[in-house]
Amino acid sequence: MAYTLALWTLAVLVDITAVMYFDSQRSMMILFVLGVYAAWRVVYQLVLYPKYFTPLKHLPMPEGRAWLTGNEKGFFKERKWDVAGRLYRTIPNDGLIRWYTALSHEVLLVTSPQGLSEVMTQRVNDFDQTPVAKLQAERITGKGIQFMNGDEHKMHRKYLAPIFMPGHIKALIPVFWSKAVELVEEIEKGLSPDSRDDVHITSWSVRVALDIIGLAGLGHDYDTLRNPENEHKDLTQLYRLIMSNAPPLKFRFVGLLLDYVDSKIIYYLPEARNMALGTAFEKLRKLASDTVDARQRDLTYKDHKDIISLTVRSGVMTKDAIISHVMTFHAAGHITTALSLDWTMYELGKRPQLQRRLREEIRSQLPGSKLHDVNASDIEALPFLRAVCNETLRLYPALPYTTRTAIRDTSILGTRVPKGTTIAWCADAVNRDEKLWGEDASVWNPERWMGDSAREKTGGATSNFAFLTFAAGPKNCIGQHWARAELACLVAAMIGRFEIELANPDTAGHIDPVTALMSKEGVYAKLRVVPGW
Ligand code: HEM
Repeated sequence: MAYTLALWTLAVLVDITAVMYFDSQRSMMILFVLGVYAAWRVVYQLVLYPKYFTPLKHLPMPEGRAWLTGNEKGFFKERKWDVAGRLYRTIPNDGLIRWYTALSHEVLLVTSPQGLSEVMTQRVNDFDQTPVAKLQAERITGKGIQFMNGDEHKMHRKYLAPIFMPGHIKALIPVFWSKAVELVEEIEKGLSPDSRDDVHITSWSVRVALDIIGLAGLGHDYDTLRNPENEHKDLTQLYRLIMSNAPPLKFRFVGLLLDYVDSKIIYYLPEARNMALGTAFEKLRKLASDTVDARQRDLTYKDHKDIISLTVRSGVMTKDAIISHVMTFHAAGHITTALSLDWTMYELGKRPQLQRRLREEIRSQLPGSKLHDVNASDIEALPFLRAVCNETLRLYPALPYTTRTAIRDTSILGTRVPKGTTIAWCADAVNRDEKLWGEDASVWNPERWMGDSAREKTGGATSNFAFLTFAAGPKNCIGQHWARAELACLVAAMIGRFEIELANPDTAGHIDPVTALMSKEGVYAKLRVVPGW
């Protein structure tokens, strides 16, 4: 990237010098040479490299690559994970597929468990976030842990680890549960007696997940469930702005040029949504900074086990690094879980019988008198609840497609992968692979997680790399046990209290064309309180 940028800068400088210092004939000559160079670069990138020069030439690839749109069906017509999923299912391969995105950008799709294991564990340090992913996420979180590598990454993970230990997650269950109870009580307040009003589940999911990350993760109750209009309403609105509305077409075209120019240029493009996002990120940073200040002023913070206390106590982190951790936990820890709650309500909202079965299990284990007093063993004793949550996490991975850039020459499955190669894996495709999950892999079926203890753990999948919702290896989701426990509490409270009927069954499943697996209009449901709990 830097090399390409340097070349272009040099070309422009030579160009200006030519016009300023040489007579017109020589200037024309220099301009002509530069024009030829630019044309050569374009022809090389779009035509010659993929056909003749790529070192990945021997790998299988789909038929019919177009120079401008690669193997996609037109510019921005398909989501990346849909293309990757299509190739995953249709191109015979031994673990690697080569394909081309718009402007013939080469991507190496890793498909086999062995290949995934190499990329996510054995050679994890040979790969880093891509410039585009950095551009999208670094703006939201600052330089959070997900952008760190090697020893730096290990050290930050070590300092954050105590909050994600099983013992601490167990201790957090009553906190998750208190917010789950608050959620159902607040929703119930808005239902008129005997009516079956449509409730926008998504806006509740986002708020409850944000409150939980604040209370359990940062030691600060944002209280957006009870007071959606309070001073923290900015937080939910800002994340909605970030997560919704795919960038307009012109902006996405500029994104395609990131192979040729420094990606940070995007920050400064005078485009309305881009400017709004820029302001949103500044506000998020300010809010995170205020949260850190407030926590540091609280003299009791030294006794707490929350992200701010842990990072401050480490004594080695700058305030900037702590703010980035806070922003990372805001972003990584609430939208993902909120989406999982949405999709669980979506699937259960279509299946009254399964809902009844789940409600019976919940009510038998958590009788009404215990509504305000639930602990980890209560939640652990609900196998069908666990199966329902696992199945949603499998079929709806919040981050369905992941890319990385090779930061040094390396190899995958014995194939040489040069520095700078973009590699990808598709959790959405792997999690639905019939070879790994059986013929009903694309069906939401919690039953696959029921039975003996092996099935409860694996869902019957035949590989450790069959379930990629939380990725794998040293850079997997540090919050996965937290997310599972939180989701279980929220689903238990919702289904325990309400009968849920999907209000927008034909459209709730339409996905927003952004990076997360998110319903475009959100999930709406008709809710009825089921008496007796
Ligand atoms: C259903 C909910 C969640 C899903 C599906 C999810 C998914 C993921 C995935 C796939 C990654 C790896 C990203 C990559 O390799 O590029 C990741 C990383 C991460 N997640 Fe989660 N996540 C969830 C919930 C949470 C929660 C609740 C927290 C915190 C409380 C959290 C914190 C993080 C952090 C800090 C990282 C970066 C880890 C590192 O680089 O070492 N996540 N998550």
